[in-house]
Amino acid sequence: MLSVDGLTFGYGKRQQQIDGISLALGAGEVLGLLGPNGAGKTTLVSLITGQLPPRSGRVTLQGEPIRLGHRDIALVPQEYAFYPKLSVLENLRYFGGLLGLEKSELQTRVTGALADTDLGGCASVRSGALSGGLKRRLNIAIALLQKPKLLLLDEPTANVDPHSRAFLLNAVRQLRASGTAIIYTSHLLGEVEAIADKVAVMDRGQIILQGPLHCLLSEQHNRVEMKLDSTPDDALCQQIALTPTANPWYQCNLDACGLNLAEAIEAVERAGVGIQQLHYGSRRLEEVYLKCLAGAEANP
Ligand SMILES: Nc1ncnc2c1ncn2[C@@H]1O[C@H](COP(=O)(O)OP(=O)(O)OP(=O)(O)O)[C@@H](O)[C@H]1O
Repeated sequence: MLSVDGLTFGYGKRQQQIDGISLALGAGEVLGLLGPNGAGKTTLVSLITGQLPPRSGRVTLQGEPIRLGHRDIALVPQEYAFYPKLSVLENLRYFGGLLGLEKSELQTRVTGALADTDLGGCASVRSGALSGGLKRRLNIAIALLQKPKLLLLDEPTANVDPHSRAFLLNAVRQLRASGTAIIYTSHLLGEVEAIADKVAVMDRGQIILQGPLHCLLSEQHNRVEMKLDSTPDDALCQQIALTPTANPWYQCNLDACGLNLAEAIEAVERAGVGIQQLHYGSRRLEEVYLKCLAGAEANP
């Protein structure tokens, strides 16, 4: 559906903020776009939506080159993109009107966007008076009026309370289920882990890691997380290099103790400690992210 090939871009003649980026996204897939401040995420998003022209490379949607104002691409920007003095409904009618829809279709889409973002209860409220979470929802509602095939969300949950965040994540899941391709930039790795099918990590204008989320998380590694039913004694902690993480969870470092998984489990059981739960061979996205950025820093 979306294909980005060899994209480069610089804000100034001698600058290169985007340096040879390629990625692909299918219908109903969510790409989590990660990277530290200034990595180039927003710039890449602006290139994909056609707001910025690439220096080289190309972006196509369903085989067609993208252009600014493409009907099938909608952007939910970081900043609030509506008129604060207008009510929620007036904003939706205004932005829907820009799409040049027939009156009945416009009404259907406004009603649908209100329902999808659960903003029906505040349709007549002045947009500037909404809470931060509801403003974010209005930003999304405006993008949904387009019924886009590709939706780009640039840090949609920044400064949003947990309840509104859960709502927004659920809305993203529903859009994905309806076949919308989604690019989701965020600094909240747990959030990306919860919704993304694919992840791309950017650093200094390049993608330094990308792949399906489950592949990135399931790379074999040497840590075993154990939930124990009693406190292990010092001897056991030493024997299997066990350190407490969050009570009653402990982490065993197989490299440090020189044991394999079966031997470590046996040692715990022999010490009379029960294992209630065990995680092995899966890494949290945060760990994957920090490791790949540390690697990029070491080899600039
Ligand atoms: N309008 C601009 N003119 C010149 N340089 C810019 C402009 N916008 C961004 N930059 C620079 O381009 C680089 C990438 O910025 P960008 O905003 O795309 O990063 P980001 O990954 O989205 O960061 P953040 O996570 O803070 O939003 C940074 O070095 C930034 O200073």
